[in-house]
Amino acid sequence: MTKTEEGTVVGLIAGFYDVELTSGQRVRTRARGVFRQKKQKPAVGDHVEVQVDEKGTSYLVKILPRINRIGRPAVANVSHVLLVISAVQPDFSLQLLDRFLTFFSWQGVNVSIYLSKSDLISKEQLEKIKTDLAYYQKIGYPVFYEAQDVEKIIQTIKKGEIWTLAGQSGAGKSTLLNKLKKDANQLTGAISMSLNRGKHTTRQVQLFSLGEGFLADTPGFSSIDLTPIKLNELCNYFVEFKKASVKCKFRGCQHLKEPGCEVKLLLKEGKIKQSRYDDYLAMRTEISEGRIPEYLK
Ligand SMILES: Nc1nc2c(ncn2[C@@H]2O[C@H](COP(=O)(O)OP(=O)(O)OP(=O)(O)O)[C@@H](O)[C@H]2O)c(=O)[nH]1
Ligand SMILES: [Zn+2]
Repeated sequence: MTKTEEGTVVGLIAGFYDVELTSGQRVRTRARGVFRQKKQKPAVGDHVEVQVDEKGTSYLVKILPRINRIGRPAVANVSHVLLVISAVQPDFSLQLLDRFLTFFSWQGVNVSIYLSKSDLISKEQLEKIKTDLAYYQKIGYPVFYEAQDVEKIIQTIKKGEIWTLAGQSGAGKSTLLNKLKKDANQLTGAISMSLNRGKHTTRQVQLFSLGEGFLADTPGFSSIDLTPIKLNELCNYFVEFKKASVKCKFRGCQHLKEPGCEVKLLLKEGKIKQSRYDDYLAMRTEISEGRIPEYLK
């Protein structure tokens, strides 16, 4: 007798898919040929159905609907990004932060911010950055600071959530990943690399259990492309603009020179951060010119 169970793909290896079943058990499955005909390829993070036959062999038989499939290497159903922003080396940059936040807002993914390398700056510099980040906390982005907060990060990962790391090259993603992994209740041992030698090495990604959910063990984003965003939709991805916009006089207000604009009013009152508004304008220009700033590549 065969039985069907649901689970999450946590790793791909030489044609096999490692699946963590809802029971918590992990099985190594083969995909049924039907996927190849349909040109469907399960990705890490996919919610799937697994059938176990009477001999105990597991088959991946169905991919359940995906929320998204993002990053390189690709992870499906990403619900949260842990965005690593460095205090220095590379320099702290609100411009960069805003672009990352806008990108993930567009992708429909929640973001938490992690500040790295604060040990390399002065107390005064750190206070300045903390003041900036307090604004982001206020508009809804959780902010974490270095070592003492690793445990707190883990506690915020809720049941079944799939998290991935993002941030500029050199920001400290791998360093944070190692810290998190040390604290993780790692269930599986490393899968033999000898199985994994292909014609050319493709970047692999695996999910490991962290908190009540999963974290991708390979940082997924170091560069982002905002140019596919529609110009008149950009304002929707600035969360506090979006919230204020219900009070703008005109529907679809772009918060430029329209009369009765709530965003401009809050900006004038200092309740919306000037640098956010400036970045909004700069990004409008970048999108309309189809230009990707050098530091985002
Ligand atoms: N002092 C200090 N150094 C750090 C911290 N985080 C990262 N570093 C150092 O910064 C450098 C870059 O860190 P990585 O973790 O490799 O950065 P990454 O984001 O994974 O970089 P890419 O692989 O290029 O995307 C390394 O030399 C780290 O040791 C930190 O919190 N404090
Ligand atoms: Zn407006």
